[in-house]
Formats: sequence, structure tokens, C-alpha cells
Amino acid sequence: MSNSIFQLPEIDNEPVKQYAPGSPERRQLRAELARQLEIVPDIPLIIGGKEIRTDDQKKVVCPHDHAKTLAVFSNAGKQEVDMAIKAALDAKKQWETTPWQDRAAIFLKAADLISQKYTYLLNAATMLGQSKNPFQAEIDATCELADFFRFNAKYMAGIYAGQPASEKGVWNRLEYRALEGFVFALTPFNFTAIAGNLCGAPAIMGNTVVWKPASTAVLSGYYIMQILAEAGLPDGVINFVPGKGSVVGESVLHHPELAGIHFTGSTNVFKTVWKTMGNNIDTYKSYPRMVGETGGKDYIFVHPSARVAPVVTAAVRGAFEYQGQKCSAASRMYVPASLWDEVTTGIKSAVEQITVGNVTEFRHFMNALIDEAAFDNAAGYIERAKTSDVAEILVGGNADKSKGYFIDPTVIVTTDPHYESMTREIFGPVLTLFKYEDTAIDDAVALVGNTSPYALTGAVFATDRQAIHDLTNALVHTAGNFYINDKPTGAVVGHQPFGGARASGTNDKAGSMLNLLRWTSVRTIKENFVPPEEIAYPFMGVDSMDEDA
Ligand SMILES: NC(=O)c1ccc[n+]([C@@H]2O[C@H](COP(=O)([O-])OP(=O)(O)OC[C@H]3O[C@@H](n4cnc5c(N)ncnc54)[C@H](O)[C@@H]3O)[C@@H](O)[C@H]2O)c1
Ligand SMILES: N[C@@H](CCC=O)C(=O)O
Repeated sequence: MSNSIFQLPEIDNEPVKQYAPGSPERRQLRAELARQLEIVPDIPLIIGGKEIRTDDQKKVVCPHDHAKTLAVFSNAGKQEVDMAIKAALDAKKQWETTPWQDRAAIFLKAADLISQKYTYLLNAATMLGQSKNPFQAEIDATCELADFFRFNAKYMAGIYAGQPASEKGVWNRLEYRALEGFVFALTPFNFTAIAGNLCGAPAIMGNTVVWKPASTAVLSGYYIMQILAEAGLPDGVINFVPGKGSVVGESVLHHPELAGIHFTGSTNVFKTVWKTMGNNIDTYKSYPRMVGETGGKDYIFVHPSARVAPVVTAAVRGAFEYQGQKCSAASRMYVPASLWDEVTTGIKSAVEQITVGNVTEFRHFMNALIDEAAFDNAAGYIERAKTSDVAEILVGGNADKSKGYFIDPTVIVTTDPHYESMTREIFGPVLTLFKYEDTAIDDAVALVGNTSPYALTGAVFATDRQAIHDLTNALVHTAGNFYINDKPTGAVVGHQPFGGARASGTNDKAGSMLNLLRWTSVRTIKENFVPPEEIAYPFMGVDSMDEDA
């Protein structure tokens, strides 16, 4: 029985633990890292709550030490993907009719498990498997994931409270149904929180999910599944099927009951998925919802009135935190000639202080790139810049993959605003600077919008209020997350809903009500308490024959 309109508990952001020397959290994290380095979990597929293993075994390795196997996992084949779809469809009836407060309670409990009992488990798995330092793991695997789960409960309740007006004698209601069918969550390697949210957001709205994690993030994904099970998520609501994208995609994208895709990853993969779905449109029972957050070529634009110290900090943190493997990472920067020497000197000297290394040595600001393909791609840009006529390396430029996939933070300076590292997403620790003449500022502003197809994040630095106003207007379509005097990374759930447009995605704003709205299909119900019994309209009741004459 639930004869109440329940209020959720107060929802707040998870505080960030600092891991300072001597702190208890630092000790506990170290112990958990050591424990995880001693074991090699054998990760199964999880379908309908059952653990399933296949002969197609793969490894999760430490990016900072690629000879070290962290876990082994089963890859799904077609048969297992079909089982996962069936499990999602079987679980649907019960889950979509589960009262909203029970769905909310499961995710609120999961958030508490993430932020307390399992914080070191998830943070350590994210550090070792995805190569994050303690701070980057904490803001991702603990804070952002717990925030997504808690704020989604709040947004769900807010959506459900949205009801229409009713005229006298009538009750109009909106029923926020789950989508008809199952949702496919296709998740990237770089944020444990994003992976959890791409499954969690549709699920809290009553949908059931087939989840294909990135192969390099299977370990943290597996722990999310275990936490959700402990929080009470029924079997089959989320089905965990690591596997090759094309194999998993083949069954899922051709299934008539595909109700939506919740994707985060590269632009090319999303376009491929979209094209496949477009070609299959006659197969589907409904028009599947397409929600995709994709790549970026994020900028920092420095106005001549800017203060240099914050620009330097934003450039270094924005470009090199997590080795530049954030879709939001600053990767191109426009600097006025009047500030050029000061800005480049500041960036160079800050970058020279950065060390790159093993995640278990807490002194490093940066760690390894996720895998060899990511390493080769970023190193390629650096090597080409070394021999380019229009580019040179200001600082950095070393790369070594012999033990781990390490690349030094690297700053390229170019005289060509359309040079390849100004236009293409690199997804590595490479920042490119372009100097503009102060007198040609309008041309430089125009470059921001027409240099790359992306429009994810961007930052402007200025102290002149008119300049801030003008830049905000001139750059209106260049970024879905626009920052004034701050770095373009580090959006917080409930504070800066996240997502971009153009080639950067459908801009359905993760961490907001706007995203959850995509996972519901509304039924409007009109109930008439006094149904009319007359067929004739009132105007037909004439007073006399004269009136019609
Ligand atoms: N805009 C955002 O919010 C956001 C956030 C995080 C990451 N990203 C983007 O994600 C990318 C990095 O993540 P990634 O390397 O994991 O992305 P990716 O596109 O390589 O992979 C994303 C997911 O798609 C799967 N996949 C790959 N090829 C597939 C195919 N042909 N069919 C079906 N599935 C396939 C992968 O296995 C993975 O699970 C960057 O481009 C980054 O900008 C965007
Ligand atoms: N939401 C994150 C980026 C996610 C993409 O990788 C940020 O704002 O930095």
C-alpha cells in the first residue's frame, strides 16, 4: 500500500574527500588498491540476475602497467545478447509498475552504498582500470555517480508532479509511462559515473536496460552491477553484456522492441549507430529515442582584458587533468598577442612541474592513457607537430608505451588556426595555442565557431564586462556548457547540466530533468465525472422559426 504522496529526503551533492597525507581516507584507499592488485576477478555477464560465462575471455589491464592483469571477463556473443534482450523484456512488466518511491529508494540506497561502504572499492577500480588519480576517481566514481543516482530520484519526482489543469467536472492526468520495449545503454571508458548514469537514468524511470560497457571499463562496471543488486534492483532490470560493439549492436539495433539508446562516446560511433537505426526504422515498434553525448573540441578564448593567472590554471587543469581524456577537456586556445608571452611562459612553467606516472604513487598529477590505440592516436599528433611547418612544441612532447601508456602533457603552438590539432578531437594530453592580433579579435572569435564541427564546452576569460557580454552572445552556439572565467571541465550534477550540440550530441543534458524526460512516454488521461448525454449543440435550440428565416 502506498496511500501517500511521498516527499523525497533532502538531495544534496556528495562531498569530495581530499586524500591529504595522513588522512584516514588515504590509508583506506591505499589498502584497497593493494587488495585489488592481489586478486584477478573473473567477471561474468549478468543477465536476468544470473552470472553467465563464455569461452571468449578478455583481460582488463592497468593502463599504467599493461602487463598487469586486473581482471578477466566474458565477452558476449549473439546468443548472450539475445538472452539479455529477453531478460530485459521479461523484467519490464513488473519493474514499470513498481511504485516510483520504491524505484527511487533503490537508487538512493545505491548512492549511499557508493559513497560509504563501497567508495574505496569503486575508486580503486576506477584508478587501476581507467588510470585516474585519487582526486579524479573520487569526483567521478564516488561523487558524480552518487549525485546522478540521487538527483535522478529528485528529477523523476519533479517530472511526475507535473500535471495539467482540469476543467470543472473533469480530471486530466498525465501518466509518465516507461518506454515500450527496452533501452540500450552504450557507455564509454572515461567516466564510471557516466556508465552508471546511462543505465540508471532510464531504469529509474521504469525502463529495463541492456548495458554494453566499454571493454576497458568492465571492472568498475561490474562493481556498479553488484552495488545495484545489493541496493535491491530486481534481476533483469539492467543486464550487463560486455562485448564487441558491432556484435552487441547487431542484435540490439535490429530488434523491434528497441525503445531507445542512451549513448556516450565518440561522434563516429554515434553516427554509425544512428545510421543503422535509420535504416532499420521500419523494424521498430516505436520511434526509438536517441540520446547521445559525443566528442568535443573544447576551447579557451582569452580576451585582452583577462587576468593571466586564472587563464594558466584553467589551461593546465582543463587540458591535462585525466590526461585530457574528458570530452570537455580544453584542447585549443586563442590568446591575444598582448598577453601571449605572459600566458605561454605561465603555461610552460606550470606544465614543467607536472609528473606523469603510476596511479598508486599519489604524487602524480597525471597517469596513463587508457590503451594503445589512444596512446598511438595522441602520440601521432605530437610527432606530426614536431615536423610541421606551421606548428611547434612549446613544452612536453615525450611519449613512452613500453610499460604504461604515458604521454607528457604537451602544448603545441601553431600559426594556422585550422591546423589539425586545432580542429580534431584528440582525447589525450595535447593543448594547441593560437596567437591572434588584438586588433583582429572579431576574426578570432569567428574562428571558434567555424574551426571544428563540435560544440560541447568552451570558456572565455575577460574582466571587461562588455567583452563578457559580447563574447557570450557571439559564441552562443559554440558550446552547450559555456564557462566565464573558469575551466571548461568539471560540471557538477544539479549545478551545470552537461551536454553539447552540433557534432557533440543531442544535448539532452545529463544530470538534469531534461535527460530523464527522454525516458518516459506520456499518456494523457481525461476522466469525465459528468459525461454529456446530449448530442445536439446548444446553438441548435432556436427560439422561433423567425430566427432561421
Ligand atoms: N559528451 C559527453 O558527455 C562525453 C562524455 C564522455 C565521453 N565522451 C566521448 O567519448 C569518447 C571516448 O570514449 P570511448 O573511447 O569509450 O568512445 P567510443 O565511441 O569508442 O565507445 C563508446 C562505446 O561504444 C562502443 N562501440 C564502439 N564501436 C561500436 C560500434 N561499431 N557499434 C556499437 N558500439 C560500439 C564501445 O565499445 C563503447 O562501449 C570521446 O569521443 C569523448 O569525447 C563524450
Ligand atoms: N562532465 C565532465 C566531462 C564528461 C566527459 O568526459 C566534465 O564536465 O568535465
